Amino acid sequence: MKRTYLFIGAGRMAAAMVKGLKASCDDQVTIYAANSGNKERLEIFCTAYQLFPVVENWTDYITKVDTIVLAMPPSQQQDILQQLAPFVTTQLIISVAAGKGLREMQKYLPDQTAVAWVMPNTAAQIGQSMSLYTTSTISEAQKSALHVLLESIGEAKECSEEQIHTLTAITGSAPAFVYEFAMSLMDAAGNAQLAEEELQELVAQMIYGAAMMLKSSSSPAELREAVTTPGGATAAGLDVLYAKNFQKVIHEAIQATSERARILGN
Ligand SMILES: NC(=O)C1=CN([C@@H]2O[C@H](COP(=O)(O)OP(=O)(O)OC[C@H]3O[C@@H](n4cnc5c(N)ncnc54)[C@H](O)[C@@H]3O)[C@@H](O)[C@H]2O)C=CC1
Ligand SMILES: O=C(O)[C@@H]1CCC=N1
Repeated sequence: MKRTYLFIGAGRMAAAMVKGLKASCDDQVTIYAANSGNKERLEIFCTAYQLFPVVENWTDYITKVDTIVLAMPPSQQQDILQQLAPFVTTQLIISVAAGKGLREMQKYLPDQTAVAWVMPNTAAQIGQSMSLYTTSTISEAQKSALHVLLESIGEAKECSEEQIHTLTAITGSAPAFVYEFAMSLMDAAGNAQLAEEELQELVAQMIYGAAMMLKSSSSPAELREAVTTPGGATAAGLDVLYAKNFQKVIHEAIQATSERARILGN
């Protein structure tokens, strides 16, 4: 079935989603894109993915599409929704903005507007996002459009709005913590006399292998125990993490992330 999209915001998340859609069903999608305030960015984006740029009056395109994806900063969403509201009829409005749940969207849209809130992560760029989503009452055709988008960027789990607020830090932001961890490991391996790229490859494969093990049925505690030979090397390293209260540091980082995400939503 042919689908038409209007993306508002042509940044990193929009690029990841467009790439996924194009890769999974290029001949079945028509995509318009608007990125007010940064025409150069819009041009690069539309050229890269062969989209139709909307340089002026993006509201003229609302009735030409069946799905609208809001992929601009959360701070811009209220203004965009207020501009959208007078023209919305049967379109599905999807937002990926951190902190901006369904209720926040519905405040500015006509009653019964079909809305979805999706929290992807940057692995969407390679079809490996862990996305969370929730919707208002939407039609079967709209569900199908949403799932085409979600599946084109990775795995997806339906959650309540409240769960997405809580989990934004875990699935949306924590990839940054993993990259920070990778940087720390690469930095700590400074004496190994390997080129930066070789080190990165080695660390990436280690994280990939660990993630694949974690995706199997074993619990993280079991997997950790399997690495930790009694009285061996790993135990010495874990002891340092425990002494420095690694879990507490991660909890605090997640809490700070969650609090900021909620503020973005207000
Ligand atoms: N980067 C990430 O890991 C994730 C981001 N998100 C959400 O995705 C959204 C976009 O984030 P990114 O792509 O990372 O940011 P970005 O900065 O790469 O892209 C935002 C784009 O929106 C454009 N823009 C700004 N104001 C606009 C307006 N009024 N109308 C139209 N376009 C406008 C900017 O020019 C820019 O191209 C945010 O709401 C963020 O909360 C959600 C999950 C993960
Ligand atoms: O940093 C942010 O606000 C967004 C939300 C999740 C990942 N990036």
